[in-house]
Amino acid sequence: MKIAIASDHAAVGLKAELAQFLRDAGHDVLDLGPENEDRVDYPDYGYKLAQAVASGDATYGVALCGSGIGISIAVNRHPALRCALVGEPLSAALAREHNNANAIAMGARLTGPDMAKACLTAFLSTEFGGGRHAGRVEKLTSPTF
Ligand SMILES: O=C(CO)[C@H](O)[C@H](O)[C@H](O)COP(=O)(O)O
Repeated sequence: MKIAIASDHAAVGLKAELAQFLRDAGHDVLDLGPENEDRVDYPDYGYKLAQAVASGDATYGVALCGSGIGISIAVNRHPALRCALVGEPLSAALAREHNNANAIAMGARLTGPDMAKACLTAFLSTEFGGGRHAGRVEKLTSPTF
């Protein structure tokens, strides 16, 4: 599977570790940066990640920042993206099963590498449940305010 990954400066180390974890599991990783810990703005990388998934360049996106909050908000600005901010595997699995999430966000200052890997594994190994969830997810693609 092709998986895009992006972060801000606060999560460059976790990004590298998760990218290697994904490669070791046989995935094709599209690393959208940044390459070092120089301070950057999470929206720039969140938007790149969203575009990669929305365009079909990647099946799923992994978005990382200090808390995961800022970059998840940025990714979710794209109407085609459903990015779930998680800190434990059950939420990661439910994001796929109920919400058909196509991106996962985590916070490197809050979630350690082993927990982040467990979340990623749960996310990637869970299928969308469809059924009663399908109409709800459809409503997310065409909001009525
Ligand atoms: O967006 C965030 C908070 O919601 C992330 O945690 C960022 O990584 C954080 O704001 C970056 O903070 P810094 O003090 O500039 O490193």
